[in-house]
Amino acid sequence: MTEAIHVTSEIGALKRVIIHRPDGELENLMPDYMERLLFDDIPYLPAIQKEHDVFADELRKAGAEVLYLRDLMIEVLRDQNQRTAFCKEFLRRYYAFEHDIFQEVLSYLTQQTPEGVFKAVTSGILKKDIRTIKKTHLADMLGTTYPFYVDPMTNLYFTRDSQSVIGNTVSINAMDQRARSCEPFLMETVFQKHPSFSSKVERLWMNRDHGHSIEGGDILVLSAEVLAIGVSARTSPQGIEHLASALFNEHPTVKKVIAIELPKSRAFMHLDTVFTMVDHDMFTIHPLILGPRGDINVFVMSPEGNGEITIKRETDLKGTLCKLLGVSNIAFIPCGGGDHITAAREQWSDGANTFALAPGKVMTYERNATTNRLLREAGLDVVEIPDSELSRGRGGPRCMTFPILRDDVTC
Ligand SMILES: NC(=[NH2+])NCCC[C@H](N)C(=O)O
Repeated sequence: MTEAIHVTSEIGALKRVIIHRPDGELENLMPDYMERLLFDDIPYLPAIQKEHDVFADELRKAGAEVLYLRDLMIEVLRDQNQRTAFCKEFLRRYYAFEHDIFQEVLSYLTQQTPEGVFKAVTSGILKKDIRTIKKTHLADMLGTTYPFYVDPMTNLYFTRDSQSVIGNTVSINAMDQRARSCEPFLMETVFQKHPSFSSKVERLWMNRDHGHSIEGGDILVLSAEVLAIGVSARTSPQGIEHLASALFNEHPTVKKVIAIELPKSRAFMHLDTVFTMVDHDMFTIHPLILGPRGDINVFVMSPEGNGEITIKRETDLKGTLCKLLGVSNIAFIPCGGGDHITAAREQWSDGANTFALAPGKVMTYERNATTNRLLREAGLDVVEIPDSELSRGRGGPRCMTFPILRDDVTC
């Protein structure tokens, strides 16, 4: 690997991407905890894995090197000292156990192989897995039925959200939901400890420390100089301002951050569920995020030069994008076309969550027939993937990809 990470657009030809093949974590989903684990249904594991393999093959066919989070983590965990340190820090950061339970869970974890540690922290550790723990605490005596000491990371196949590559730097994101809070620690470990990355990443931004959420599904790298970030159900205005000011002060290639205000709902949980870039001058959009006159609140943030930020409110998203991206016109392709039922149905299964493999070449879910037809009519090359099970987690091709290397775009 020469250049390990570099992303200056949403659309530059994809060269390297990190994904996660859904696995045992989904076998620990059960109806009682589905909502808490952010699922609407339980995918059938062999089928979702098959679909995910098709997705991975299409990424390779498009010329990308596909890295699996599991492999990268296991390579780090092969070193005994790293493994012990990882297990301790994982439990310390994310689980408020009583001292004796902490010790027992830690000893269970550290007895595992590298593969076993990855499996345990991602699929979860069941109370029944650790028989040595005596029931001496009030919570145990009350017979709580919650089955886990360590929760399954059911959303791990959405590798987009827990971190983002911006230029040659990485933002380790702060997740809004408890069910996803541990995910950034895995990528943080990879970037800090894996030999392919540890000395090659210019800067890691640790967003967890200031307590305001920001998630990768909301961060769109529109160009080397311009980011769009959704103010959404998952990403807070404070999180956006914090990242913008860190970038302006210490990564000055970024000149503008535009915050786009979204309705706070589960269907629109991230900006990329309603708005994605598919070419230099083309975006997929869910029409419902725009008001009757096509208006939406957009806040343009720029550095003042003295460490301060100026924020200007606009309501014309197209006009603002044309100005900032230096193009004369921008086309918005409406998810589901003009019909409001089709739009809502296709958006629910990620019709607007398009993933660009290269300028004008995108990957989508096959079920979103109307949106796919409109994308083709607009001249795009559309690669469709099967999604009967993948879409049950409420995320599409963009959510399932964490691009770390893309060619720069030249217009
Ligand atoms: N970038 C995205 N839109 N990710 C979608 C993640 C879906 C996941 N079930 C969650 O609720 O967090």
